[in-house]
Amino acid sequence: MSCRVLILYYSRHGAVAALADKIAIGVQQSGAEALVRCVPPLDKQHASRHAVVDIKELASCDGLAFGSPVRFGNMVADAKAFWDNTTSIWLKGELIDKPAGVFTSSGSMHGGNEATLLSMSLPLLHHGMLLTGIPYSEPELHQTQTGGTPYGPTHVSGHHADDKLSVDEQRLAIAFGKRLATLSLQLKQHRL
Ligand SMILES: Cc1cc2nc3c(=O)[nH]c(=O)nc-3n(C[C@H](O)[C@H](O)[C@H](O)COP(=O)(O)O)c2cc1C
Repeated sequence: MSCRVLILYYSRHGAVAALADKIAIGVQQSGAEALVRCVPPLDKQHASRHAVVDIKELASCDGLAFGSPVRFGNMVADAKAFWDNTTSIWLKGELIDKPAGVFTSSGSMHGGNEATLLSMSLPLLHHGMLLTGIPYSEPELHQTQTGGTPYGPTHVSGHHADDKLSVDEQRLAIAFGKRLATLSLQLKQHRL
C-alpha cells in the first residue's frame, strides 16, 4: 500500500532544512514516500531548496512532519500564516486521525525549542491529527548534549547559526521519521 508522509517546513539559514532531510531518510527507511515541501515564504525573495507546498498535498498526505525555526520562543510567522490559510481543509476534516509531529532549530540551548514545539502542535491538534514525538527507548535521547527532545527532533545551531547537526540529533531525526512513517502506514491500513 502506498503511504506518503509530508515533511513541511520553513528554514531561513538551513538548520531546519537539514533536520527535514534526516526525517525524510527515516520515512523512506520505513517504506513510505517522503514528500519534502516548504511553506510559502512571506518574503517572496526567499527561495528554498524544496518546492512550495500545494494545499492539495497537505490534504492528501497520510502523515505530517512540520518544522519551523525558533523565533522569539515561537514558530516563524510564515509557518503560522500557512496554518491560518487551511480553513478549507479543516472544514472538510481532511487531516483528522492522521499522525503528525513537529521539529525545530534554535540558536541557543535554552532558547525556547520545547516551547516552540508545543505551540507548533496546537494547529495540528485543532485539525484532529494524532501527535507523536520521540520515545525514551531511543538511546540518543538520554545522551544528547544539544538537541533532540521527547516532543520532537530539534537542533541547536549556535550563535552564528552554522553548527552542523550532531550525530545524536541526526539519529533522533531519523528515528522520528521512521516512527511517523510506521504509524502513518498502520493507521492508513486501519482506515481502509
Ligand atoms: C528573528 C529571530 C528570532 C530568533 N529567536 C530565537 C529564540 O527565541 N531563541 C533561540 O534560541 N534562537 C532564536 N533565533 C535563532 C534561530 O532560531 C536559529 O538560528 C535557527 O537555527 C534558524 O533555523 P534555520 O537555519 O532553519 O533558519 C532567532 C532568529 C531570528 C532571525
